[in-house]
Amino acid sequence: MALLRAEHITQRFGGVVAIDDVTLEMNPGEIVGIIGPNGAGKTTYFNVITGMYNPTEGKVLFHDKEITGRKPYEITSLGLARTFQNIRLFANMTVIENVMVGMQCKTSAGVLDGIFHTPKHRKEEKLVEEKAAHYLELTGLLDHKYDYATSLPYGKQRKLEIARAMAAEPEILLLDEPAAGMNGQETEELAEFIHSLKDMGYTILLIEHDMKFVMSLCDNIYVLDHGSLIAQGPPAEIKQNPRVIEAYLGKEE
Ligand SMILES: Nc1ncnc2c1ncn2[C@@H]1O[C@H](COP(=O)(O)OP(=O)(O)OP(=O)(O)O)[C@@H](O)[C@H]1O
Repeated sequence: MALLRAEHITQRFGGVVAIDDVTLEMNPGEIVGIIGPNGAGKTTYFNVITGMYNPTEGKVLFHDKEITGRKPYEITSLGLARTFQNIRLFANMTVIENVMVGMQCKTSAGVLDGIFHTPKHRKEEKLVEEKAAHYLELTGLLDHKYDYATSLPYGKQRKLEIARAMAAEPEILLLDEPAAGMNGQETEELAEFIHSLKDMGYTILLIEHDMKFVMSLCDNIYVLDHGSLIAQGPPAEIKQNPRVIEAYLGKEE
């Protein structure tokens, strides 16, 4: 049984067909990539899976249960957490506070507990902080925990977004262009880090333009072009697929 299956997804925006009948499947522990030229429909596909869009047609199944059209926060608490192409950190919060925000969907103390600082609230807050520190340690950001999030260099801000997504304790991490804006060394370190996430048991779906990065990391790749799926398979096959070379890789040379 696939862990995640998005079936026959079509997403129209007025006259624009952003995705045209695309099916994607992921098994536990896989790293799957979605690639394609600008405007191919990659982010829209992410938005459908994570509940930001209710698709025009098709359905999304997680553990064989339909989650199509559920609210983004519900989908996060079910076990799918994402990062964004345009970094979305809280600028006026510290690094650790940004990660603690990512754990909100896992806390049980209510608003009144928070207002009255009940023992339940204090205990939970301590636990949340400890866990947040754990995710910062995993992402190599612990030394920055009291820095403001936006004071970090760009590559570290991207890692902080991943730490925040991890804090939701998902089974699947969805990373939208995690290497965007990183230099060569940062990208290599990120690839190593994503490999280590796989070893920790995460299943990962990522969108990325950096071909070397995608090819070295992914078990399976889906190639979109103008909203249609033009190829799917392991990196070695995708590299040699003439339609992919024409639509995408050819333009990179
Ligand atoms: N909310 C929206 N309303 C109207 N059109 C949209 C919307 N979101 C995306 N589109 C259109 O859908 C198509 C696919 O866009 P999408 O952002 O998913 O592509 P992408 O592959 O992620 O591109 P990029 O690599 O540039 O991020 C584009 O033609 C885009 O203009």
